[in-house]
Amino acid sequence: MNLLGAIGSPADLRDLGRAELDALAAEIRCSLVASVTCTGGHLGPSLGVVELTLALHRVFDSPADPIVWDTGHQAYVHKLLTGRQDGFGTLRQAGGLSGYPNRAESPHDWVENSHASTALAYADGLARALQLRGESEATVVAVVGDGALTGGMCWEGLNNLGAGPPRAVVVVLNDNGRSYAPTVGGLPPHLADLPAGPSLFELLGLAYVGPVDGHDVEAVEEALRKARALRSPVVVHVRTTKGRGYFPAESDPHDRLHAVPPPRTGPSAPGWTAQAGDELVRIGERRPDVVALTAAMLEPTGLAPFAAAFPDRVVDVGIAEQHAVTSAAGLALGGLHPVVAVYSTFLNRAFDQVLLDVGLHRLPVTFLLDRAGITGADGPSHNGMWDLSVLGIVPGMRVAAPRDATRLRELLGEAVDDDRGPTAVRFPKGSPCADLPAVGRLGGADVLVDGGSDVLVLAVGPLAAAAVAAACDLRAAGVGVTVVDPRWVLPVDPALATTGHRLVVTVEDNGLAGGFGDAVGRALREAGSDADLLTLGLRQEYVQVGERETLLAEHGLDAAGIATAILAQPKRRARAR
Ligand SMILES: Cc1ncc(C[n+]2csc(CCOP(=O)(O)OP(=O)(O)O)c2C)c(N)n1
Ligand SMILES: CC(=O)[C@@H](O)[C@H](O)COP(=O)(O)O
Ligand SMILES: [Mg+2]
Repeated sequence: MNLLGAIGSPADLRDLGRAELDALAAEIRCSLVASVTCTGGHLGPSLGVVELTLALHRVFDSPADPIVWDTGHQAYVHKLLTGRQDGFGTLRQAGGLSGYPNRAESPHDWVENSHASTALAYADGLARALQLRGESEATVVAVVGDGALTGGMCWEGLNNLGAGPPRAVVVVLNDNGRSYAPTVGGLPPHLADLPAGPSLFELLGLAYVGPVDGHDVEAVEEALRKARALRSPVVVHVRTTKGRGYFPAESDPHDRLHAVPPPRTGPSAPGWTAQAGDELVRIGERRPDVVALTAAMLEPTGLAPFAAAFPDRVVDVGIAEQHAVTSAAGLALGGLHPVVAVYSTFLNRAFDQVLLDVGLHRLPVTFLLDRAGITGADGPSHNGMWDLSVLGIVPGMRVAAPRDATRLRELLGEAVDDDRGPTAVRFPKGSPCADLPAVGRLGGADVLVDGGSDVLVLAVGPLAAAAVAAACDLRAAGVGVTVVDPRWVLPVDPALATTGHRLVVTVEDNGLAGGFGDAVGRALREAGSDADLLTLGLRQEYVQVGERETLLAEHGLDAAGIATAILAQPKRRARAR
């Protein structure tokens, strides 16, 4: 039976009976497993919301009733039911379907940002807009996970929804008890064993419906219809199982197949993350004052070995990066050296905490920034392309970018041993290239290729490999290029601004605005240098889905792009010496 193939839009769901809905749910699960195990993606989260999504699209009239998915990683069923079955095999590929809602794909999609805990704020604003526009018959629905609910923005949203004029907002709490790992904090016990009296949500002024078995489509529909009829903010508490209906997911001890990679083409070397986690254990052995913090991503950020070795010195704060950073500031005030392990893009959320809770106090906090640069398949909001710009304006902040595994271990140790103020070590997704040995030193930087005093290339982190390759190509073309790895990229080492080269080229997988290149330009001006400056980096745009290497090449950050950019530079008359 191909019930799913007959669903071209949510309207096709409305007349199905219970037996057909159960059969359709089974078909959807088979389709998800067959497709996502090939493309990669968030299989576990989407398997957990099959019945919930069917019920949502039967009870509400999307898009007239906006449905906002928090984080959006669990919206694959939503996509299958809103006209995107044909393209589903292109999920998370360049030019294909996004792994998150995407307004260019469908009017049923509203929020494209994959950062958690934003849905209630969006819903609050959307509901106010609909009300002010006189469209009060609509209902705004926000689907938020129990993990996302540990994020501060959700409580700001609940606080606002609980007050003010009644607005038709239905908050669907998808409670599967997990983020990657079991959700932490005081919230899960409250949700698990709701008091006979009012729930937290009712105390804040919202109505509460539930808890409901999230895999009983009729029960969920009944709860949603009851909530819709209230015409005021209400939380519908739905209990689901992450990975439901697929044994490898339901039984997965780590994260219920939260995100599965596309089939791997052969073994891969230990990645950046594993190398960083391994080195942190060595550091922890010699530094009992080192404590690690994660925002609900212990395993993805490589902290599991540290947690196993030092269970009392690792803290999971939930999806709460702002809390993580300022709690780390508290740990540092208390005489410890915290290491905050977070994906580069998620640190954006805690900028004020980095700048003023840590930086203003010159506290020795180390930020371990995984997924710096282009991540690729997760799309624009997941690329770590802003950390150099953001951290570069924090007085006293020092940022290191290792080019390979050996430098990662060295620089992480140097960062943790620096107690003068905050430090950060940034590295990309994937695996490091083979070690790139230095042939000399320049200030605190490593000289990788000594190609004379005409062109100097300053390459950030793993882009050093492309810079070295470009230098080799250019030497064959008769152009001498010296390649230097700054190691500590911010603040800029003054020795790099007074080398006397005619042309200084910076190469970074950060956005160009306010990045390393801009900092080098400032350093050259302050040093009175008359060198020409060529800054190569990611264009200041939202970089769409693609393979990391392809996207770097598209931004001119591969060997060919670097060489071409240097050859295109006008040759000034040789300066009279
Ligand atoms: C600000 C932010 N921090 C971290 C993440 C990484 N992340 C993506 S999904 C997820 C867990 C979400 O848990 P939950 O909201 O319960 O949804 P579920 O996967 O259980 O459906 C995390 C931590 C993120 N997307 N945004
Ligand atoms: C949705 C989300 O934010 C995470 O699950 C993210 O997709 C993980 O990215 P990696 O796969 O690079 O760990
Ligand atoms: Mg969850």
